[in-house]
Amino acid sequence: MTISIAHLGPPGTYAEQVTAFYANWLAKKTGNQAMLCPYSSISQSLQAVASGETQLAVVPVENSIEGSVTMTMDTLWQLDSLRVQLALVMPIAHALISCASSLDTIQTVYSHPQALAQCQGWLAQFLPNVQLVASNSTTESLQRLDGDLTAAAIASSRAAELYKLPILASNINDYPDNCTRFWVVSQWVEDLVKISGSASYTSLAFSVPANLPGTLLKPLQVFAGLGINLSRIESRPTKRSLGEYLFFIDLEADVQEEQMRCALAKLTEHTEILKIFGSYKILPITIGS
Ligand SMILES: O=C(O)C(=O)Cc1ccccc1
Repeated sequence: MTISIAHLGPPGTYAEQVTAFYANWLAKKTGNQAMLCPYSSISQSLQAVASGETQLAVVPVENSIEGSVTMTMDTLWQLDSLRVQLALVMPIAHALISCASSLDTIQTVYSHPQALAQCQGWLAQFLPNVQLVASNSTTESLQRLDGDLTAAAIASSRAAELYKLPILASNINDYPDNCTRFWVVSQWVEDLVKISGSASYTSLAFSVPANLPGTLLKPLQVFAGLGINLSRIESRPTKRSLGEYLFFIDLEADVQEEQMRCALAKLTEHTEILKIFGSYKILPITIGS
């Protein structure tokens, strides 16, 4: 069987690198081959799975420096039918790629907003007067270079190699321990890859019934009372009215565990809409593997 996997493209993005690692891991574990399908945004990658165009999508969720990838959270909330199968954590090292021979001629730097944000200190120090332009992905920004000596892009050294473009500066991220967590997402009906043993994390999101004292405390007390540890909590605007939020939570427990089943049952009493994104394990990625 060939499994189709959507990811942020064009080829050479960090998302594609993680997808290629996952495809390799999948082939070894299940014997199934994968077909990588690039999409021009994270939202389109998730919509591809939701509509059945692809069986899986690999999307960035959270960065150790910049925090959550809001496009992923917002789209997951909007698309009801998606389930997280696995998390992959990859170290990220950015390079400044340009046809220019020195930093002096550069006037514009293009990249994905996460990459621009992860290099903001370096950019302020070495290119303080340039214009920063957001693109859909790191490799989409490479299309802007094309012999232009005033343009540079931030992407991986792997992407520079792939498109045969020169690297002007390496390891330009502000913190060396720059890691991004990606999720492998499927439809709820799919159980493409069974991983034995219990999952380490459960992710969910909820809206709350009213903006009153203790409205967030009550759902959180459910987890505290049952001894379930939170590993992440994030809020996002509901987009209904100013000051109304959705809460995204990662928990260190499997949905199959008795405590978690009990917690989820109680949680419905204190939430308005509750969406469970699933239970999953984490696979660390070492570059070069
Ligand atoms: O644009 C890419 O290459 C992506 O995969 C998104 C991204 C950008 C920066 C860090 C991690 C993921």
